[in-house]
Amino acid sequence: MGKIYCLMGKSASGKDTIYNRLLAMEELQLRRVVPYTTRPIRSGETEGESYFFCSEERVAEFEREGKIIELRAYDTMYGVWKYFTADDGQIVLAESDYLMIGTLEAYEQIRAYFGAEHVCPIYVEVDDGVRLQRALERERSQEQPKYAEMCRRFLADEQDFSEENLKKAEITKHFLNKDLDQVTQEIASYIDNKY
Ligand SMILES: Nc1ncnc2c1ncn2[C@@H]1O[C@H](COP(=O)(O)OP(=O)(O)OP(=O)(O)O)[C@@H](O)[C@H]1O
Ligand SMILES: Nc1nc2c(ncn2[C@@H]2O[C@H](COP(=O)(O)O)[C@@H](O)[C@H]2O)c(=O)[nH]1
Repeated sequence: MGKIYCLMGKSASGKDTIYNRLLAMEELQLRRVVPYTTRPIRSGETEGESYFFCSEERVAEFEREGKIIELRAYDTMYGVWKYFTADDGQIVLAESDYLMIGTLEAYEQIRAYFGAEHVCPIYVEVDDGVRLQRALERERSQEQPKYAEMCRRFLADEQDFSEENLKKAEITKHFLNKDLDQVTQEIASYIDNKY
């Protein structure tokens, strides 16, 4: 049976970047799990790549069908944005290993849904000052930078990824994203050894 590797970390810790690098490593044979969100698409994003962008009506439909594995709702500067993983046929553990990006909450719910033996956490961290700088540079490059939302996320992450919450989720291993090549290789070796 396959495993689901759940890549987690605070905002701008490098999850998307590392995720794409790991998926590109053919030897790992990882399949992506694309989550859904109701947040507006950002410039540079493509439908079905990082997310399936959907309406509130679509969320309600998934709910009626009992197909929501886990859902998070955040009261952002622009209203409530939902993020969720759906039982839409993407995950077949008998066939493959999977890589997904999540939060601590998502990881815990996915672990409860598929069983702890099938779900492996990969927690990425970066020094806060460096992370804020990377977040700001990324935001500046957007057509319409959302600085207030960036700050909200930075502060929310402090709570959501507190030492206490990491401990509660039994996450002890941290991968430091200082050098992208190095951290990607460390995670790839970790996955390759089938943790
Ligand atoms: N090791 C690194 N060195 C320099 N820049 C990096 C490194 N890792 C990631 N970055 C850059 O930092 C920014 C944030 O990375 P990325 O978007 O992958 O983070 P994320 O964790 O997916 O963020 P979010 O959760 O907010 O979407 C990007 O502009 C990315 O290119
Ligand atoms: N822990 C928190 N996670 C949040 C919050 N707002 C959004 N998110 C999560 O971040 C990722 C990436 O979001 P993106 O919009 O940058 O693609 C996603 O998984 C959300 O669940 C928050 O306030 N706290």
